[in-house]
Amino acid sequence: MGFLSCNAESAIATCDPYNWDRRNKTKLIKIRDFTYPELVKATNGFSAESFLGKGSHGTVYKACLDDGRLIAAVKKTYPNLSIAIHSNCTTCTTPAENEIEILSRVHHQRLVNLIGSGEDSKGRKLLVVEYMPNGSLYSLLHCSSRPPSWTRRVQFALQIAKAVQALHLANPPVIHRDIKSSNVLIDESWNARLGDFGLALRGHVEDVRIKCTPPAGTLGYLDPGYLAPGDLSTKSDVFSFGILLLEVISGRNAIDVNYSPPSIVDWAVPLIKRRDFSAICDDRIGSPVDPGVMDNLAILAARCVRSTAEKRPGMAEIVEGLKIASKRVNAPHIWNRLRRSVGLVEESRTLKTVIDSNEEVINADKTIRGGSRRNRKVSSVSSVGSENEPIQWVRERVIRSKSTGSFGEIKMGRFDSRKKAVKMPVVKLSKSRSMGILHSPQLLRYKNNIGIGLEMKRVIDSREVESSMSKLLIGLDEKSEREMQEKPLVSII
Ligand SMILES: Nc1ncnc2c1ncn2[C@@H]1O[C@H](COP(=O)(O)OP(=O)(O)OP(=O)(O)O)[C@@H](O)[C@H]1O
Repeated sequence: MGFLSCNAESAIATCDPYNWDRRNKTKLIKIRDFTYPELVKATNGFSAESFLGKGSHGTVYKACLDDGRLIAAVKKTYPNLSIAIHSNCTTCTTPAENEIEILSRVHHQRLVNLIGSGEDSKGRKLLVVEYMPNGSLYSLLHCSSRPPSWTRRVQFALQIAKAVQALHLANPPVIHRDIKSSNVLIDESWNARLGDFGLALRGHVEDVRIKCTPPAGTLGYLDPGYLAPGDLSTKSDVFSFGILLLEVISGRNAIDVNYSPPSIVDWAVPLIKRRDFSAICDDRIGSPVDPGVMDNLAILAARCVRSTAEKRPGMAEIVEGLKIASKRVNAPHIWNRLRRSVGLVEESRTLKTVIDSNEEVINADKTIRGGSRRNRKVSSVSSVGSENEPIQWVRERVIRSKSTGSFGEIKMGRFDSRKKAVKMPVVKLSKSRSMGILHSPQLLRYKNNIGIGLEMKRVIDSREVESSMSKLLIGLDEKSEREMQEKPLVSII
């Protein structure tokens, strides 16, 4: 395949295989056409009562369609907004058109799926998507008086990981480019769904469509290695997912001037490297009952935000890692008992080895900054409570990051105590400093055969424990891994 030029219209036909190669064309999902009057009626004339929220691309309204039988969300894009996403570099498309193009080809239970589209009198596209009644993950984490429990957080993380995995497995793959907590919406059954495909790109990395589209994303979530179109890969989504995971673990914003350092990567990764997991866990809910859950999540997140894209795990590995965390968080007492039974043989010795190899990574990356319990936060969070008792807390609000495409600039601001926006300098779309991480999973070795009581058998199948435990040992040295596989891990009495 040749890439002669991405400026001439004619080049599109020859360079972009999805414009002409029938074999690669994914089946279009049937989406409905809505008339503009229909959408006006359904949203009560786009009234304030129907207003759900606004983003950098437009406003969103609740719509009652089909005589109230279908509740949906209608996205109305701001006028004159276009982004440089096309197989031809000179042509722009609107986020809505881009979203229709992508979502009419992918459908998944963990995505905010497209129902249909409409057009206003000026020819601007309106999107009709599934309605998510429980807000965004951003608002649950940062604005709710009852922050989600660990079980919920792990469930959300796993569901979004599955959504991203499905996108990356599509043919051609879809790279979302804007994974962040405000783009994770919660449906009526409290499942997390990934939405907002305004910046998404569909194609293989070698396709002209990808090669000619300028970098875009949200400050704080953006892969620091994604500086030019050619740098984009599915691993950029992995980086953003890692930021999301750190946000889920800590309950802090991706960029938050109330912390030192303000970047979540610069703050969390040094603490994770020191295995100071409790320092990054959201102090409003405290540590999970099974401390292994934090180990799993934190190390996984740190691996996702490694500075070298190739060293980041793929979404399949992330999904597997989160499945283990999910099992542990749902049955903490079993896991704690299992841990006590197997013992942490040679932990201090192996830990030293891990720390030594971590040091190598630290030296190689050379960019570790900040991150200690002392500089955990610049300002304090007023109260801490368990998830069972409703708590109130006040945080200094930080305006959340907005997506930025080729519009280039992004604004950051801070609210003062009177909740008035204090204008901060407009910063160019720059990279958040990130650094790599070592891989330091908890190293477990088991002693001969382990006795586990009948009551445990009732709750969890032995083979399930076995497979989960062996997956836990990702990163274990080869010899120990072989031993693990040779001996039965669990013997049920
Ligand atoms: N399908 C939906 N169902 C219910 N509410 C929605 C839906 N889609 C969006 N919203 C609400 O509208 C708000 C704006 O959404 P939108 O996707 O336009 O922007 P954003 O993701 O918040 O920000 P940005 O445009 O910077 O990415 C969301 O925060 C959410 O509260």
